[in-house]
Amino acid sequence: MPVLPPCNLLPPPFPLSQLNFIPQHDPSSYKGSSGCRFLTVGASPPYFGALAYASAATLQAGADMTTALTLEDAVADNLRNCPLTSAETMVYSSNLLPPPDIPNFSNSISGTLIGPGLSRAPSSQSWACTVASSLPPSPSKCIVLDADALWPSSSPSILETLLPPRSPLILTPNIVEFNRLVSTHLPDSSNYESESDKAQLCKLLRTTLNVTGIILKGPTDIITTEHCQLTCSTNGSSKRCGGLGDVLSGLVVVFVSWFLKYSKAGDVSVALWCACAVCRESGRRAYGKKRRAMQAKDVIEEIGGVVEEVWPLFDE
Ligand SMILES: NC(=O)C1=CN([C@@H]2O[C@H](COP(=O)(O)OP(=O)(O)OC[C@H]3O[C@@H](n4cnc5c(N)ncnc54)[C@H](OP(=O)(O)O)[C@@H]3O)[C@@H](O)[C@H]2O)[C@@H](O)CC1
Ligand SMILES: Nc1ncnc2c1ncn2[C@@H]1O[C@H](COP(=O)(O)OP(=O)(O)OP(=O)(O)O)[C@@H](O)[C@H]1O
Repeated sequence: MPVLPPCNLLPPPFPLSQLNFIPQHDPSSYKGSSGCRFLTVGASPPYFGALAYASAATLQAGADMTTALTLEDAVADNLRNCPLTSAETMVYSSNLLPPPDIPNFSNSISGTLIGPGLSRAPSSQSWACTVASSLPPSPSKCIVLDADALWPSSSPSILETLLPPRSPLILTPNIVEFNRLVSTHLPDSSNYESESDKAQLCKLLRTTLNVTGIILKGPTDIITTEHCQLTCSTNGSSKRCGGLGDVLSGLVVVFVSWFLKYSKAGDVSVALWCACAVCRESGRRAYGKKRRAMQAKDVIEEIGGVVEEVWPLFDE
């Protein structure tokens, strides 16, 4: 076990040894071979920035390759021209990679994120349902649903398309999205007051949906899995700019995929906590430098440094 340098997110609320699920670089590996290839699905006008943030976060955390999939050619063009994603991200529209091709394509993918900037338009929702249902189920490949992928659209919703889950399924709602999930799936529990009620409701929602995990984002992130409930309230940025949830969702798909591939002990809540803590610590550093001018892209720039500090590479 390496000696970990001091960092704002250490020590974690679980044994330090459980942090040991992040791969080292192996000279014999080839691009994407170490569980470092991801698929991000979303982006509709005017929200293409959200998928750019999420995809860029995966790359900064350590992904070898990330492929962004959008419905429309025009949005794909926007993403290709976006400084955050151009060159590093392969961008497909549904014309270039239609759902019948997704099962083959997704064999090399370690995890999929659906939702950032997707929009709630029925055409986007039903396209994302088709994409979700064409992902081959696998116990080692996670699916993360965020933002508009949590919208209770006409039946079945994207979430309902994936139920009962045949792959590890993680939901990352903000408080508004969480309240919508509760009123849709737990209509008798919609009135809750305290933080502990909220934590109990997270447990009830996770059990009802039978998903692998839920992160309820907020001043304190509440992380709920089958065996564990953790909170993450390490210092973050005081500025609440748009796009921080997108950054978190990109980190979640990377950390959970690595956990499923490399972890030898512990619960997936460890991976969810790491994603939250890295997002907050990156926000704290970006805010320290940029103050009022901080944007999500500044947070993304800090991710690589935080990850290296906690999980240093042992280069020869
Ligand atoms: N650059 C981009 O492309 C970005 C694109 N994005 C994409 O935008 C899409 C819409 O996502 P969204 O979450 O902004 O939903 P939206 O319907 O506007 O919110 C509904 C209303 O809820 C409230 N509210 C929200 N959060 C709250 C909170 N924590 N606590 C309390 N209240 C809260 C608030 O109500 P208000 O305060 O205005 O009354 C708000 O107006 C989605 O696809 C997402 O991925 C974003 O990721 C950002 C960067
Ligand atoms: N009041 C807060 N104080 C500190 N951190 C917060 C606070 N609210 C949210 N966060 C953190 O900010 C990140 C994004 O959460 P937020 O609730 O803003 O997501 P979101 O609404 O989905 O974001 P987006 O703008 O991408 O749609 C999470 O890592 C969460 O831990």
